[in-house]
Amino acid sequence: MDITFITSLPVVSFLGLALLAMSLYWYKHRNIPPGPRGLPLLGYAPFFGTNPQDTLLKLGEKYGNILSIYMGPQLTIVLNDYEAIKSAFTGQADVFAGRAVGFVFRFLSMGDDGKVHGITLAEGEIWKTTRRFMLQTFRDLGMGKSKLQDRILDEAEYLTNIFAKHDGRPFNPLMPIMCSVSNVVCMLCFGKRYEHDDPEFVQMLENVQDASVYLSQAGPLQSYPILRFFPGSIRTAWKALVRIGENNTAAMKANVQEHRRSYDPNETRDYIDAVLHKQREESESPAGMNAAFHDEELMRNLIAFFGAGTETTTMTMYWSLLFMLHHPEVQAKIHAELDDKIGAGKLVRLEDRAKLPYLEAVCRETQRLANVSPFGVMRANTEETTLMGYRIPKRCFIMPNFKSVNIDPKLWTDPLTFNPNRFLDEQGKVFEPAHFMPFSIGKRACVGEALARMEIFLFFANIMQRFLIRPPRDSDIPSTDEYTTGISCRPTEFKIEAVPR
Ligand code: HEM
Repeated sequence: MDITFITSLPVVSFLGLALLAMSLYWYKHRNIPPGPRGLPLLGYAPFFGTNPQDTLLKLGEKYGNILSIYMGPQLTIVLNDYEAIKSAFTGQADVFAGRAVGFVFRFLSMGDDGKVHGITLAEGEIWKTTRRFMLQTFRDLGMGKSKLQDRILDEAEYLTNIFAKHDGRPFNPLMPIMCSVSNVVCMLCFGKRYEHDDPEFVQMLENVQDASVYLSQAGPLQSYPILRFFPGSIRTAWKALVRIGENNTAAMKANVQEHRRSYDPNETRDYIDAVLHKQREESESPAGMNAAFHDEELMRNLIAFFGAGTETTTMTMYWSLLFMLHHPEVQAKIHAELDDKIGAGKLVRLEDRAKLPYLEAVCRETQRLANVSPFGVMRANTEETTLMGYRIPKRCFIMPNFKSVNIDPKLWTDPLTFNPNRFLDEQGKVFEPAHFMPFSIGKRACVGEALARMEIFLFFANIMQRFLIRPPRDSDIPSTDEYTTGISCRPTEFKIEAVPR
């Protein structure tokens, strides 16, 4: 046999394989959105930094309003402006209504039966039934209406009394706000409010905060679960998340059991009762119980409400006070409006909303500039499609960068300036442009929006009604450009002085 042929065989085979790999790569990536390649195996994830929303904004300058990156082996499409998000989430609402399920989220949503449960990651019929039921139940329990407001007002009063106890001395308002906000969700979901120093409650809230941090540290595990076996920070984050998951499940199980013991078919105290009614009703039907109402679903949904309802609304409130420290002129206008339209010493109620357009505008401007939920919950496209002229292969992770909308100079004049007037029309009435979307848009937009809006208004208005919020005289306050992003975007912690008015 010809010796040259034998020696060249491996070379030819290698070239053939390389050509095949390149063809496959080209075929898989044909006409997908442009983007940086990142590192082999790791993709672009190592370059995200502490605030990925800003990193992605910079990438947008080079690659445009829709780009692709790899997070580990996972192809991810970043929607980096209003047009891109709108085209996907409302233009092709069904296709983009899937959820991105990485390893860590799958683990945290796993029931005792080893299957994924809960609205956050659900798709298809279970998701549709759960969502419909949730929105209806929240409406029945008073979400978005005045029925729930007395409970929120009780919490607001409790919170402002804590502020008052500091007697104008500096304190960090984060934990008191978190306890009060969380109590609203707890009352709605399991009919229970906790004292702010209740050790069980404190532990649950620590879990919420830790989860936000650990989830971002555990990011690489989403793509490479094997990393949890290697010593280091990723393993530490994993262990913490396992513990948090167990604690959450145990707490929710106890709540459901307690409701079963005190169950009254003629009373709907909260979300758990509403599901127990449904379970009873459906177990008597010939078709049997819809899977959307099984205990495992209930448990995961309670955990989702507790986490999502606590962290995001708390952070919005915390940011609102930081903005007040930086903008005394805005606070003076709020106080003038309250004094003129409500009068000293009175609780501010939902019915007062129309009389307080400036305060309402401040709530919206806070949400716009705080970007509390910069990516929401990542979506997935359930089938291959074309978006903005690019091919999007089936089941990509879809990452909307809401900050790209919130500070787009094409949409907002002078977008980095805190200016509540942008939410007022010529008659001085509150005006929300379609591109204001702190709760996202489309079929999977936040189910807690009505509740969150109620809370933000009532808590903020009643804090402003009772206090002047000012920076402590002996310490600096952080700039609004100092923040870190986990599940939510948190400002650097700060203290305030709450001076009674
Ligand atoms: C200021 C407060 C809040 C903000 C900024 C916020 C924001 C968001 C965003 C951006 C999403 C992702 C939507 C999407 O995929 O397009 C979401 C989903 C969700 N939120 Fe909220 N949220 C807030 C409060 C709440 C509250 C109070 C609750 C419940 C009590 C809640 C429960 C949920 C749930 C269950 C989902 C998943 C919905 C689904 O997958 O169908 N959120 N939220």
